[in-house]
Amino acid sequence: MYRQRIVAGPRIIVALDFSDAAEALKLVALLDPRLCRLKVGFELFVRAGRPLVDTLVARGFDVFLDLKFHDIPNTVAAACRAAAELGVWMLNVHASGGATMMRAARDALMELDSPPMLIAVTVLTSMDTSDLKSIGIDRLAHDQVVELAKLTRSCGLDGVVCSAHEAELLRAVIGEDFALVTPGIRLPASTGDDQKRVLSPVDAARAGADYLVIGRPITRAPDPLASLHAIHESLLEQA
Ligand SMILES: O=C(O)c1cc(=O)[nH]c(=O)n1[C@@H]1O[C@H](COP(=O)(O)O)[C@@H](O)[C@H]1O
Repeated sequence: MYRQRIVAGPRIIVALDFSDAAEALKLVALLDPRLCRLKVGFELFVRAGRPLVDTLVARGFDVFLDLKFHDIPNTVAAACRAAAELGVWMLNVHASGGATMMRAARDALMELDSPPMLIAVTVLTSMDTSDLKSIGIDRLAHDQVVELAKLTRSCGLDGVVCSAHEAELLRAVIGEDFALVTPGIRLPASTGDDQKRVLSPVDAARAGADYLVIGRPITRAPDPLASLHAIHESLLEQA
């Protein structure tokens, strides 16, 4: 695919990690598609599925369907095709599923008239080098991220999910036409929760992240819209 980096439009992707559609839609009613895109992950999709995605798309939001597919190539390709039918803007797979799996996913989407962006998760932002060691990967987390990002690019995907800590290094190694999508974003005053490789929104953008996936710092803030606006403004000032 190798689309050009799409940085037009909002760079903030709000992670709708809610347990049901009503709760998610309560927050969405406050949001504006000109200010943010939305991410629907496992819990919400399992509970609310297609009707919710249809509603979000109908309200004009770009939806990142974050189901992190990781299975045999044929299964992943079919799942990507099915997900694309929902009219979502972005889909993801795990890069550790390997080259054959990623190419199968890409090929399935390339048959479509207007395919969603396809990106791959490198090393989860909740993991660090010691977590990698515990699953038999004896390498620094950022080296593993670079390796998987190079593999992802060579398979023709549009970008990767990584920590903003790796964004600068990845930009240097991978070049410009490759989207870097970074979760693990935390405001200077907030806690990391279960995230280990975190960075502030402005630092992430400075490091070269294209899209910032932000959940709890917005969704669990006392005033989510104010938090979104503050982050949005800080990114504009930095640009
Ligand atoms: O693929 C993702 O979106 C993802 C990858 C990753 O490495 N780390 C990560 O946190 N995420 C997602 O990004 C969101 C982060 O949420 P907060 O930690 O609440 O900001 C969650 O929905 C995660 O599922």
